[in-house]
Amino acid sequence: MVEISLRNVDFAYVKDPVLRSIDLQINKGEFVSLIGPNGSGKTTLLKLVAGLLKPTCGTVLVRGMEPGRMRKRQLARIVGFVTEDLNPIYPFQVKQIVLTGRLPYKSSFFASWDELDFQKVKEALAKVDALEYLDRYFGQLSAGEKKRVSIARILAQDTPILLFDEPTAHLDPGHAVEVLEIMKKLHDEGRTILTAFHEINFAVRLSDRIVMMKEGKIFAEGKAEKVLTKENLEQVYNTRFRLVNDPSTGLPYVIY
Ligand SMILES: Nc1ncnc2c1ncn2[C@@H]1O[C@H](COP(=O)(O)OP(=O)(O)OP(=O)(O)O)[C@@H](O)[C@H]1O
Repeated sequence: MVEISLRNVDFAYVKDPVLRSIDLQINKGEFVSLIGPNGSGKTTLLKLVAGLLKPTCGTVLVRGMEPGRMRKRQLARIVGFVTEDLNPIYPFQVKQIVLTGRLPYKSSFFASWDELDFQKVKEALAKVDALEYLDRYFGQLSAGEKKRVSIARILAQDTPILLFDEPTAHLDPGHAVEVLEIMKKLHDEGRTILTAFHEINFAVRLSDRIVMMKEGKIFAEGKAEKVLTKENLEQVYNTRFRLVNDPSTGLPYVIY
């Protein structure tokens, strides 16, 4: 069953399109990674699926509905989005940030939180090793700590479709591996995952399919072995690459 569908999608912020002729179908339970250089359109594509932007032409559908036209609460029960950087304008505490993940389940914005909400918040923070930040101000955390709290918020939101924009950015190796394991677990639970990665080997490790982007277009897509050729990588990233076989997985390992 197709859960996310982009058909012939163009998108322009101003005049020139930054996404062109995007055709992409993602099935329920699939793990798809977007890779590509800075400015190739990965975040923009995620924002279209999250309903934060509407296509200039073409169609974006999530479970057969246009996310840009869905009611916010309805969409937020289906799609969770870990953005590249969360920048709340108000000095919220970590627990308040993660509680916002529970908003789609409340009858109104002003409904009071119950024990289940607080339990979900604590569980989510514990999963990303961030329970100790519960009462701290979000704005006073390090970039990596903020990233883990952002992921906790999405875990509390508990959606079947998850979008991640650079989920391992700012994270040290230990916490990066922890986040990869959380993503793998979410995938194993049957959730659909669409994520942007700069670390190509993380994409190889987790993905059913890799979508390689260049200048707003899909340059190549498919299994890691097919997409990650030396020719494709060098053409897209404009630098030299070496590819070896990872004996533990049989998959390509990219060195740059
Ligand atoms: N709000 C905006 N207004 C105008 N142009 C924008 C805006 N946001 C992004 N762009 C442009 O759209 C293009 C695609 O940007 P996007 O953020 O989607 O790329 P990306 O692949 O996610 O990049 P990165 O890897 O650096 O995060 C870039 O040329 C960028 O300059």
